[in-house]
Amino acid sequence: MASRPTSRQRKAGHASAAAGPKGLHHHQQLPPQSGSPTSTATTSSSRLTPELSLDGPASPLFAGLDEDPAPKENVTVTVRFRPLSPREIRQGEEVAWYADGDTVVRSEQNPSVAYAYDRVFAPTTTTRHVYDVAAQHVVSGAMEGVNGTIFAYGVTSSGKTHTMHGDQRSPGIIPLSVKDAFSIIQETPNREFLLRVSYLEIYNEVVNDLLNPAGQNLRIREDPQGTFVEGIKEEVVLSPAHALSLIAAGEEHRHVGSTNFNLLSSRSHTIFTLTIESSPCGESNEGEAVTFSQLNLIDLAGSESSRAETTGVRRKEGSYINKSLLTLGTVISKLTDGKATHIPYRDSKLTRLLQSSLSGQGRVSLICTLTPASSNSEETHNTLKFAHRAKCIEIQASQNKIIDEKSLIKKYQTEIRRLKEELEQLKMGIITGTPLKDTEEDNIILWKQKRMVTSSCSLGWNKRRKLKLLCLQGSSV
Ligand SMILES: Nc1ncnc2c1ncn2[C@@H]1O[C@H](COP(=O)(O)OP(=O)(O)OP(=O)(O)O)[C@@H](O)[C@H]1O
Repeated sequence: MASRPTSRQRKAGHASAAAGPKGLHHHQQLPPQSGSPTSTATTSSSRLTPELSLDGPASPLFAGLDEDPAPKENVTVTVRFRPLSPREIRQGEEVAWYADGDTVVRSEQNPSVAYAYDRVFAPTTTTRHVYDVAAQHVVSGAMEGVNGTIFAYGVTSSGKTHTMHGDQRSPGIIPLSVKDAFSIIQETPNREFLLRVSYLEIYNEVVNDLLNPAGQNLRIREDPQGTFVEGIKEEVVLSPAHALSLIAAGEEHRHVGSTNFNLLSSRSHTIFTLTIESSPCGESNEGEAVTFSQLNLIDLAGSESSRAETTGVRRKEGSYINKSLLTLGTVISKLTDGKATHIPYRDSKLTRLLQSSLSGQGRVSLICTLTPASSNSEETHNTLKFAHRAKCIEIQASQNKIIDEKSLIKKYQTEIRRLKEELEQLKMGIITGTPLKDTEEDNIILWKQKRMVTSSCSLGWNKRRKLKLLCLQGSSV
């Protein structure tokens, strides 16, 4: 989704060698496989026609941190097989597609049909390993001010929710990203961070706020910085546990239902957004721009074949899901064919919200989940072709900076400074009687910050104590 600085804003084969994330070079050409579709893989330009491109001049609000534009990269595309399920094994299903080494997926029936990706994860691969290869670089980039989007795509019951959310035993990309973000904060003593989250679902083409049950049917709006969801609730998060509890609460509101293929099938697309602001520590850096970025973690509903459901609510849901995924496929095709004059972002809520990411703003990692089962062979082939096209999208991983005073972290820093001065005056008995200033929209958040500051002062902490530490320790203050 679009970057913006203000408050607008679920649910094991082959062995894989373990090369770390450094093994990925986003700009590298994939090794072609002779006689296979990979031999036709070229990195065609996804640059839009000038009038459609969002790569125009930086908005007044943002400016690239680097003097030189960031080099072009490609979307990181990985593919993850799940094992055949007990049901598939009982039904005598065979393996139709398999991981041929670390980067190639090959058809069992026709070995000359093969596709190459940045990485192929065999059914025994852990989600932690998937995270290290496919997500960690996006999360660390986001902590440095580069927008990031990670999404799981695949047919129903292929393992998207298992990959993005996971469970207690095997946490998914979302909880791993949240934990990593806070670890990065702790390892970056020279910067102050402010993190906030929002969580939405797109159900039957309606946008609902998962953090606020009253926030139903929200509108998608546009401004010069891109698209945004009007009135969505954002919560400042103080610890990994705090963020994870919000996700768990949001999951309670997500539309999930039982289908022929999955007892707990996601009936909506969800987007969990972590908004990150940071600035250098120290009073001498007060005039410096704040680094601002958004990390979107997306669990798509799965495409469904007509045999999935035949009646009622599930069929209606399935048709909305398929339509929006079809639009996503069309948008990606048009972005990569190099000749399109119109990209139909507006044809679905999903593509509208992903417009900034898909049109090249920030890092994107696509994790395609696959079942090896022969009964799904055709759908799996479609997923492989989709992933192959997505690889050709070019992106530019440049840093965002907020160059005005709209930054929330700046607001808090100013407020903290003012409150500390006021406290000093109180201590000295020379209080002037200036009333505390509250802005209506940020009342509660500011109250939290004030409470933290007041507590920190009463504990005798140093002036200009790091906001980061306040945030990390806030829940226990
Ligand atoms: N890599 C994996 N290892 C082991 N089990 C897996 C794996 N991926 C998925 N599963 C299991 O397969 C089943 C379906 O997975 P999941 O619900 O994640 O699919 P999905 O793609 O999100 O489906 P839908 O689109 O219907 O929501 C679950 O029981 C899940 O635990």
